[in-house]
Amino acid sequence: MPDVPMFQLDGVGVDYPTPAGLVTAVHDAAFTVPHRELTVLAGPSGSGKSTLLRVLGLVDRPSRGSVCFDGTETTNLGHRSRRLLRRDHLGVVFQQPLDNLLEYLSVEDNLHAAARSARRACDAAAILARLGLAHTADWRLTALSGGQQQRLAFGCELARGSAVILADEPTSQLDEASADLVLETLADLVADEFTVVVASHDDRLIALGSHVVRLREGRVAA
Ligand SMILES: Nc1ncnc2c1ncn2[C@@H]1O[C@H](COP(=O)(O)OP(=O)(O)OP(=O)(O)O)[C@@H](O)[C@H]1O
Repeated sequence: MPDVPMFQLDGVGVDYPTPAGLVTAVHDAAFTVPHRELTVLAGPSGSGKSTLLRVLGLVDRPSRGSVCFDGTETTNLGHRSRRLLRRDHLGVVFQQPLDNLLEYLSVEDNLHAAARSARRACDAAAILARLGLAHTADWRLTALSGGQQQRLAFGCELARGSAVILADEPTSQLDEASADLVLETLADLVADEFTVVVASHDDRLIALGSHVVRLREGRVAA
């Protein structure tokens, strides 16, 4: 099905209950995410990027609208079906590198643990070589720079076999040199035919995106 996008959203709205009543974080969002490209959800703080990323990751259901994943409408699927889609196809990388990793395990064992969580085996040496981390296999995570930790977080998604990798502000906690490592990794993943969706207000990351969805106050800009 070459014409079916990885994600197609139509009329998506997200409300959050608050003590002051419902707050609408996303209004009537409609956009597609193509296969094998870097899509950036770009916008200032509070524009709804993280909210949409959780909807795309099938973590949260929208309050209304439709979210198709690779041709399958997901909003009416049961909890178990959504969990299986998440486990088998979707990986999420959070902004704090260590939130993605298990600090008590070595670098290599983090990859094995990630693979096991998706009921797979992985070639840890090959993944580390590809991330430029071959020499760190038996290191503790605290010996890695922030950029190396974040690279490893993407490596864990490779180990899990995630075809789609969703990342929330993956460079925002990093200095420039570490952020550079992450930008290189994102470009590599797309060159290798992964579909990557990133929420960011980092101009360099936005420039790297081949598809940019601009958000402002919960709305997709024209
Ligand atoms: N759990 C929640 N309960 C109530 N309101 C929320 C909740 N999560 C987000 N919001 C509100 O929804 C809007 C969008 O938030 P969201 O975190 O998606 O934006 P963002 O663009 O990712 O911002 P940031 O870059 O600061 O993380 C904001 O007004 C926020 O205050």
